[in-house]
Amino acid sequence: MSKILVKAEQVSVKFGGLWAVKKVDVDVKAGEILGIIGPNGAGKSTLLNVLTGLQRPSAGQIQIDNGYVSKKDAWQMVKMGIGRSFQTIRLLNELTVIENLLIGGHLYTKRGLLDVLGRTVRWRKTEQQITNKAMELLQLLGIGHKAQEEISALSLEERRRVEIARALMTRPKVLLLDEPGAGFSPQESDQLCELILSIRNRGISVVLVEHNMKVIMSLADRIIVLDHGQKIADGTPKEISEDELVIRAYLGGEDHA
Ligand SMILES: Nc1ncnc2c1ncn2[C@@H]1O[C@H](COP(=O)(O)OP(=O)(O)OP(=O)(O)O)[C@@H](O)[C@H]1O
Repeated sequence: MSKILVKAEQVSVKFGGLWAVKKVDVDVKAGEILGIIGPNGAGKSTLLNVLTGLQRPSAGQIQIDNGYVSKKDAWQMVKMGIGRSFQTIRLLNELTVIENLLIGGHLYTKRGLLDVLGRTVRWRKTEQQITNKAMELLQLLGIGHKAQEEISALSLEERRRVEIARALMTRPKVLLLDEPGAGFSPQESDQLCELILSIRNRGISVVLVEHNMKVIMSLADRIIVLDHGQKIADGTPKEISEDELVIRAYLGGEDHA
């Protein structure tokens, strides 16, 4: 059986009188692509926020590699191997693509202030390694040729690729993607699927929130379904697509193509 990298137990988030997430259990296993689906407002982004330390749960526990982390901040979660992209792109528009990635990469350097101020040989070597890593990831994401362009000059699809590359700079074991294909054409969605598979093939688990059912159904090993903050189903894409409750709550009513 695959190792469980992230385990959320009975996690709840309450905003005022609203349970955005209510008593949800989630396991993320090594090497899997886990899909999270549900209607608008079902609690998907809030759950990702909890799993990445951006939102403290009102109740429940989260473990990473068997250690409890419910009170850790987002940057501590990044250091523990949890990376993410956002529904609303969060890049620095006035910086170049490579500069945006270098910011993520510096989280992993062990160089001290003296190294930075003195620009020591050790510092320069580290800088070179980070730059090489950034270029390798940009190539993987198919945007190596855009490295020196400002973010503001890129298309939506290219920006989303940069966001994923930046998340990969922190060397995550688990990468959480919040609607990475929003606004994509069918062709761009196909390319996104290939990209996510190539990330998983590098040994990184992927948690994917996505409304595009073609993307989710073709990629996910397992899917959990949220509705009104609660988990109403957890299974393979086939099981989910045949689940009466899921069809009623989500698949039956809207166009998710
Ligand atoms: N910071 C907040 N303060 C108050 N209410 C919030 C906050 N964030 C989210 N909510 C509410 O919590 C519920 C779940 O929101 P969330 O964004 O997690 O849903 P979602 O499934 O990601 O939706 P969508 O598919 O539209 O992105 C919604 O009713 C939302 O309005």
